[in-house]
Amino acid sequence: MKIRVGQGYDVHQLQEGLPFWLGGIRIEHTHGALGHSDADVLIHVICDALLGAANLRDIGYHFSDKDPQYQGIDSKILLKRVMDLIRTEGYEISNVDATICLQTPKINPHVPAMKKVLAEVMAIREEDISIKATTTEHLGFVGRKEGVAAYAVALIYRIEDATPLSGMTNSNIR
Ligand SMILES: Nc1ccn([C@@H]2O[C@H](COP(=O)(O)O)[C@@H](O)[C@H]2O)c(=O)n1
Ligand SMILES: C[C@@]1(CO)OP(=O)(O)OP(=O)(O)OC[C@H]1O
Repeated sequence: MKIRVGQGYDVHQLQEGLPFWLGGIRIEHTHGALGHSDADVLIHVICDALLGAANLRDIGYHFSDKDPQYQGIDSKILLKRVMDLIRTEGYEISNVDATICLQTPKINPHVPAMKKVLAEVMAIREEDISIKATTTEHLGFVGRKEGVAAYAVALIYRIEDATPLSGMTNSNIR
């Protein structure tokens, strides 16, 4: 079995009056994230963690932020395409673990809804998706409420072909 790990990190600016998309759901808030897409920073880091694990470059490589076809796009569509990419390579997900860095609002009440939506889009079990949140104790751009950041790690696996390793024969495989 081949097991691979990947990580993702992303930041988006927060601006008053924008819709706030996070983890595939819209959160009621005075501010929302700015981006070329819907700026869903949690989905973006999950995409990057998965692409990194499969050594398939990153989200901007596949979906350029200069390409008008991705302007305002729902990041769930991008996540679904990333899942198609890694499954085409023969990988499945073991688990994903993410942390959102946001001063306000509280994310905890929204975690079950995010997990439900993401599990559906990714076609994996909710229990294989973990979402956590932290403030930065009023420090830095997150603490000043100027932006939202997120991190994710993903573990993926592939059942290897039953091809013997080069140089191995029946006599030296015990
Ligand atoms: N936007 C956020 C930030 C934090 N939480 C939850 O609050 C806990 C305490 O946060 P600190 O930054 O003060 O350590 C954190 O562990 C989360 O459970 C949240 O829901 N939303
Ligand atoms: C999601 C994409 C889509 O054009 O754009 P943004 O919403 O700007 O997000 P970012 O993480 O800055 O760049 C990745 C792009 O693929």
